[in-house]
Amino acid sequence: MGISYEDFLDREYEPLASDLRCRFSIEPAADMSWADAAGRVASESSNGTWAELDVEGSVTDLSATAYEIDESAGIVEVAYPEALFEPGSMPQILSCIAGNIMGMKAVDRIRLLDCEWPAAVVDAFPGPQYGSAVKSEILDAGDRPALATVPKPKVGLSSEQHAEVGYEAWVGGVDLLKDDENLTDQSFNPFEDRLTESLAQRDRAESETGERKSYLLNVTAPGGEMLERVDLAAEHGCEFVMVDVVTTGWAAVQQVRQRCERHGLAIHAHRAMHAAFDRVPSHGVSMRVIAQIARLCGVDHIHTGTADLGKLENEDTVGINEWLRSDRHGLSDVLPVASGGLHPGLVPELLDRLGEEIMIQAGGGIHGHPDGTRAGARALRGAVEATQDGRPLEAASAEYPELATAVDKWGTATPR
Ligand SMILES: O=C(COP(=O)(O)O)[C@H](O)[C@H](O)COP(=O)(O)O
Ligand SMILES: [Mg+2]
Repeated sequence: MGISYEDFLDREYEPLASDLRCRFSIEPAADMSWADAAGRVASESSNGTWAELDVEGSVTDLSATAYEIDESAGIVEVAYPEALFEPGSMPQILSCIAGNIMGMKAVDRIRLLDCEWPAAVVDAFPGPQYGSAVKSEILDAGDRPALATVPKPKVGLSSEQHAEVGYEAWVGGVDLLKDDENLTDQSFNPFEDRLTESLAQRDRAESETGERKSYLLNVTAPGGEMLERVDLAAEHGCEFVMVDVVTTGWAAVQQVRQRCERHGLAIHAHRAMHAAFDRVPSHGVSMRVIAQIARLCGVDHIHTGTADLGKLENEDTVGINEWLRSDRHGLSDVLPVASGGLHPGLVPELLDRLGEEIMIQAGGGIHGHPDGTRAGARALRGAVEATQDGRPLEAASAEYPELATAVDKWGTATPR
């Protein structure tokens, strides 16, 4: 029997519940019909090639099927048989559904917009250990958003300075100190020194405030080194590690997730470099899919943007956050993190757009406060408390003078 591109197209096909379904937007190349382009996408991402092949037996059972083509919307939907995938291997899945097809000449542009993950695929992944439960199981954030800060300048502070900034922020009212994405183990701020100094300041802040405080330690590193850093974090009494999940790669994230389970550590996912895949709207892999991958691999928090209130481009923060909370074959949810250019004046609108089941992370919006980090943290906490009490920020200025100062300085501006 011969198989060629046309065999990967069947508009009558009814996807099975066990199929992984992918929604692509495509722009066929000038010399390609929609059907030709769609067949090529399904073929190259499953088991076809450019040449017609003679095959025997059940090989075609593993072929994907392009079953939906909506030319006016520019959408193609492809169903992949579950047996095409190695259970629990995110790199293998991505080499199919977001692999060679991203560079095929048959399409000028192609973007993986969304996936419908079947139970059989999901069940082979661990998902998050805690998800949004970190707010009450690890922190004292309860019904309010968890609050985090990242010291600024993002690199350059010594370990001692970094920990001191953490102490000021914790005492001012944030729950979490977070390393920045490009702070790992540099000579000016060595990993282990930062770990021990920061945890000592965390303990001090906890005993002074009576609140649980925690530290998001960036363990990002090449393979084995990263696992050693996870072990060290656990030995020293961390509750979380942070991983730059895109630059690190999903295989490493899966390894970290396994190791973190051994230690009961939660994972904070920073998404630095995601925009290389998702910023150009017509091409790449959407942030929605990146967030789905992260949930399957088992991160507990992930940055999903600020619903356009912050300094960075965002793709549908509201829809992505809804997906992260939605029931997906029993996976735990993920706590979405709003970050990037946030400050106290933006809190009412942020909570209005995203709700309260989030983490708010502010760097410059805390440390840039005219009266320093502690005042900046008080202002952020005050903005959250006032908003949750239903009071406009101006009405809370007597109770939170630091908030009034922050609002005087930044108002409700979106920074650039
Ligand atoms: O350091 C920051 C924010 O600092 P600041 O509060 O000073 O802007 C984070 O790396 C960004 O949130 C990344 O963006 P995103 O969260 O969109 O991935
Ligand atoms: Mg950062």
